[in-house]
Amino acid sequence: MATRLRAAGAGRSCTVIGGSGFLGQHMVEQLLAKGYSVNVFDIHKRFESDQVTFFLGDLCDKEALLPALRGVAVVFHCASPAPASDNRELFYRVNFTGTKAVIEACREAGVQKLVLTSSASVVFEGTDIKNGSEDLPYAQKPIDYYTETKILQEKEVLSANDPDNNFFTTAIRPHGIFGPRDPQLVPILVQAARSGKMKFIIGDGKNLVDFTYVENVVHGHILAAEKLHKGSALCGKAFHITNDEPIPFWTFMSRILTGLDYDPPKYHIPYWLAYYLALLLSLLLALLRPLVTIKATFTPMRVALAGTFHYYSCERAKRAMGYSPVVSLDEAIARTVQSYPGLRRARA
Ligand SMILES: NC(=O)C1=CN([C@@H]2O[C@H](COP(=O)(O)OP(=O)(O)OC[C@H]3O[C@@H](n4cnc5c(N)ncnc54)[C@H](O)[C@@H]3O)[C@@H](O)[C@H]2O)C=CC1
Ligand SMILES: CC(C)CCC[C@@H](C)[C@H]1CC[C@H]2C3=C(CC[C@]12C)[C@@]1(C)CCC(=O)C[C@@H]1CC3
Repeated sequence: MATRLRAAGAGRSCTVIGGSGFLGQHMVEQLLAKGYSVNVFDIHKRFESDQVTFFLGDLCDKEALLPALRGVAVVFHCASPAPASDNRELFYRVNFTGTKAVIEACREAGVQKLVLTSSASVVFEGTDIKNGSEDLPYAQKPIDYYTETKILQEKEVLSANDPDNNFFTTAIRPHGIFGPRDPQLVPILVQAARSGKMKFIIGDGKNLVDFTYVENVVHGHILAAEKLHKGSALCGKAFHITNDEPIPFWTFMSRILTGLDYDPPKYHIPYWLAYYLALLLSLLLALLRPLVTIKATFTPMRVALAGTFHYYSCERAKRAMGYSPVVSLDEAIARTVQSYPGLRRARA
């Protein structure tokens, strides 16, 4: 591994924690394409590559992390339990306690730059956000444990910024990441359509939302790593990274569905009715959990995301790192639909 690190040049050596995931794999591919030497640290190994040094382990275990971080200049931390897992203990262990282990391991291994994948949802409380800036306060009442622990995670990383000891941190807040190999947006949408649950538009269908193509998210992360240094505007700060093209939530869903030959939703259900039905269902499923585990399609968080405005300004990223999306929304939707032949509706 040391040879590879030297070959890439010390400044272009990195470790992607969570590199087996949806965003992580795209991150690894683009970093390799840019000449970085890349380690991957993940609790699962989901791909083979002779260009990557893979370290299998739990990020909550600092001793397991250290070998994967020694000698690298940048750590990208994009690991998290899946939002749908709804497991409070797991979220706290990985996103809060685990992130503290990542920070300690980075400090001990002499890593200079830590780029966290946070989430624009850290300021979302289920009410409209229109062109929200990074100055919005953290959600006081996060809708779910995922969001609650992403807030704690971001606070830990940004407060760990320590320029006097050459340790620089920043957080990237993407929103609604989609693209090839996404495990939780397109597959869940198609599953809902296949089970006949996509007949209703929640609300009036005019709520604008940011959906961000995965390659734009990676681009933002790499820009941040390259611009993060002593005295830069990125130190200890968070940055929204979006496609900069907010779109009505249900227009986006309909374009993905029709692109895969499914009928788009056409009837309307009032947002408040959908939300309280989802809340009632979530309480019922919580009561039944000791007996049976049932995953709801329409969780309160998903209904809130489907029925409210939530789009964000990425002006700060444009100014501080020269960010602009590299793939347009139209092109991104076309590539995404093209990448899921197995999810296309079977013709009768
Ligand atoms: N998917 C989306 O729409 C958005 C995602 N994000 C953030 O982006 C990041 C990546 O998300 P995705 O790629 O969608 O998730 P993913 O579930 O596809 O990937 C997460 C990776 O983290 C790994 N991981 C989980 N727990 C671990 C542990 N204890 N030790 C080591 N590795 C562990 C998993 O094995 C997986 O490979 C996450 O931090 C998520 O919070 C932020 C905004 C939107
Ligand atoms: C069943 C329908 C009402 C919705 C189907 C699509 C949803 C599964 C997705 C639409 C918006 C997505 C989203 C996320 C997960 C998948 C959706 C709810 C996140 C919660 C993933 C993690 C984040 O950090 C924020 C994302 C916001 C948008």
